[in-house]
Amino acid sequence: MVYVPEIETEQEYAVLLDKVNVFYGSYHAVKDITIPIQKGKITAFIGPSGCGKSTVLRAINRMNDLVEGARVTGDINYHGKNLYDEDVDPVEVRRRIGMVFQKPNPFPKSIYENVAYGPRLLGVNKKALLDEIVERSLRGAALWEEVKNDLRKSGLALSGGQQQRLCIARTIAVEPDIILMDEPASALDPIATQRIEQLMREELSEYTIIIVTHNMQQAQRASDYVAFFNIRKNEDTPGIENRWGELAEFGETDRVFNNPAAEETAEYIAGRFG
Ligand SMILES: Nc1ncnc2c1ncn2[C@@H]1O[C@H](COP(=O)(O)OP(=O)(O)OP(=O)(O)O)[C@@H](O)[C@H]1O
Repeated sequence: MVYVPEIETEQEYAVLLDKVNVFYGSYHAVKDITIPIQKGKITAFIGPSGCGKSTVLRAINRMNDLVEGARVTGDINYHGKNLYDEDVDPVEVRRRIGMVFQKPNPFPKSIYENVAYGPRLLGVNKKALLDEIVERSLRGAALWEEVKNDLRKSGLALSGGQQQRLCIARTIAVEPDIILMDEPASALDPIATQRIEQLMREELSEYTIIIVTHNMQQAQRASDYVAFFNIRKNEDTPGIENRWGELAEFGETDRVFNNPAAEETAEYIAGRFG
């Protein structure tokens, strides 16, 4: 059974995925994904390895454009516009829909320059304004107090958890309205993980966040909505191309975890596969 969320056209979504398909060359990796991403809320993408969570996440800010042979069909509606329309600038899409990766990836530059980099590219040159943006972004990423006296230190000299918060500061410095996070805490220890989850709930509470996670406790603690993806197989055709990802269930986190509509969701969250 595939769960198809009901879409109320009156409601304003941060982004509305409507029958989204992603191909890598001839391989149809994910099929007909429909998810209404709620504004100002945290949505977790969960599901077994290879079901297409990262593929769909990357489709939302056109990161798949950078993957050779990748192609997206369907509608990813953002402010009334399909992000894949010809007149949409992918660079502008990535400014408005920022991304934080699994492995913290600060630039080999100072803490200050890591955060100032994006605003500078957008033409902000005045030092006073850059200083203000750097401070605001570092505060927004719950890092300011730890680094305010060391802004000239290399971003690479920070701990893994601090580096990830620096990457979050870098993302919010260009004022996106959606933040995509691809397993942002999977390389971090439990305390650093807890800080990221707390940050999502507190400093970043105004943002729409989509997080890919393998950690069921994290999805349950940190998200408002859950999209559970699963792998479908066509047993008649041999080879990798007979497997693809589909959305199995979407809904409020408490409801999905406590009263899943699909048997496969119940099995996955109980740890019976994946
Ligand atoms: N660049 C690529 N080229 C070809 N196939 C790809 C590429 N990236 C992903 N795939 C395939 O697309 C499918 C979905 O992969 P994806 O990484 O999105 O899944 P996932 O659910 O995020 O997995 P994981 O939890 O292991 O990160 C898989 O079959 C994968 O092998």
